[in-house]
Amino acid sequence: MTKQVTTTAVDLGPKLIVALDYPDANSALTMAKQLSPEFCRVKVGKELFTASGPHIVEQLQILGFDVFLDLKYHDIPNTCAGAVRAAANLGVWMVNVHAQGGRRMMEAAKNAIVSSNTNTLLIAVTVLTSMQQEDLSGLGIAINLDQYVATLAQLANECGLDGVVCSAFEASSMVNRFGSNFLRVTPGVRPSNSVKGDQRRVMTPAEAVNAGSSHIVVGRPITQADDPGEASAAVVAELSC
Ligand SMILES: O=C(O)c1cc(=O)[nH]c(=O)n1[C@@H]1O[C@H](COP(=O)(O)O)[C@@H](O)[C@H]1O
Repeated sequence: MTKQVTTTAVDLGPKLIVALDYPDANSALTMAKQLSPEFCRVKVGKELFTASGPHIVEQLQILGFDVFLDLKYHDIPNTCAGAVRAAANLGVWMVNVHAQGGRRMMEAAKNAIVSSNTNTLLIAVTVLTSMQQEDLSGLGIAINLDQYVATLAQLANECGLDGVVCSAFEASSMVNRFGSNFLRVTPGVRPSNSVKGDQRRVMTPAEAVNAGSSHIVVGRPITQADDPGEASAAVVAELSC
């Protein structure tokens, strides 16, 4: 299946996705209550989901949030499709798989979304933003990181996925190749005064959006701020400049 490149932009809603990386539901909900669904979405990842189970998704939805379920499925096609179907049945806004699971896995995941009759968006992680060229070399992957991201994104696009997770450094080439409706969800975003931590390919929120990100994922710079509400408002203000 080869997807058309589209250039007419649709309204993508709030661009900011706050990563709720917490060890329990109460901490995540306390944080979410300091945020506004009008200005951001929230992301439930492996730590929170493993600790709290699917109920946390429902609790965040009751607060009015669109939920990105970030479990980065990477398995044989049948298992991955079943997991994606279960995620879609939770009514999540977005779910992801690892593009490195390959064509048959992504096609099976896409078919699971289609047969679920939901609007859940399915995207594929290309190369983690915590990785750089030397990490690929350590895995025996000898090609240039940008090229590897492009190869994985091409595969995701051909399998009918709605977009990719990539770093903001690759976002503009995604728009050029696949059009603006193919989403570019970029973690590794750091306001200018915050620490990089384990991230490697980073940009500020404004730089990321100017570079072509459709959505940015921000976790610790907001969740570990003295005033998370203020920190998220500052990111949103930077995005609308
Ligand atoms: O799929 C993701 O969300 C993801 C992909 C990626 O390449 N890099 C990445 O950091 N993430 C997630 O984005 C969030 C970034 O959090 P902070 O580094 O605290 O801003 C974490 O929840 C990561 O799991």
